[in-house]
Amino acid sequence: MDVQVVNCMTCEEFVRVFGNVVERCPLIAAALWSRRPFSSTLELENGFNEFIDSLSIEGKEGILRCHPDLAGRELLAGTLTVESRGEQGHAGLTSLSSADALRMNQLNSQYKEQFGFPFVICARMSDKDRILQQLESRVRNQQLQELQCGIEEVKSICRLRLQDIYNRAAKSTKL
Ligand SMILES: NC(=O)N[C@H]1NC(=O)NC1=O
Repeated sequence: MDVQVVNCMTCEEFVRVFGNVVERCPLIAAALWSRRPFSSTLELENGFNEFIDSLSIEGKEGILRCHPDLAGRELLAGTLTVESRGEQGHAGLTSLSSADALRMNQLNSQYKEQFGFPFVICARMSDKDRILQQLESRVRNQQLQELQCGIEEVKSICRLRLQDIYNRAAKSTKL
C-alpha cells in the first residue's frame, strides 16, 4: 500500500482499514489519523507502537483487556474478530484436544486472577505447545514485567496485521 493512499484517507476510511490493528481499539487508529502525513508505512507502524508505549499503566491494561482469551468462550461462540479467529486458527487453537482446551482454560483463568488482565501472545508466531509453556512460565512474572511482556506481544500482533493490510492492498491493485 502506497503511503500516499494512507495519507489521503478520511478519518472514517482510516478507522475502517486500521481500526482493528490493535484488537478492538479503533480509538487508537482514530488518534493516529491526526498524525498524517506519514512519510512511510513504517512510520505508521512506529506510530502505533509509540502510542501504545505512551499510555499509562491503566491504558496498557485496558488494551490487554480488549483481547479475547486464546481458545476461550469467544472462539466457541464464534464471536471473535476476523483477525483473531485467523490468528488462533494459525496457532492450531481451533482444533485442540479436549485435554489441551481444558488446560488452556485453567491456565488462562489462573493468569487472569493473578494479574487482572488476560494472557496475550502473538499466536501467529507461536503454536499450541509454546502457548501452554508460556502461560505456565509467564504466570510467575512480576505484575509490571508481565504487563510489558503482554504489550510487546500486542505490538507483534499489530505488525503482522499491518503487513496483512499492505499485502491485501498490493494484491488488489495487481488484479
Ligand atoms: N489473548 C490473546 O493473545 N489474543 C490474541 N493473540 C493473537 O495473536 N490474536 C489474539 O486475539
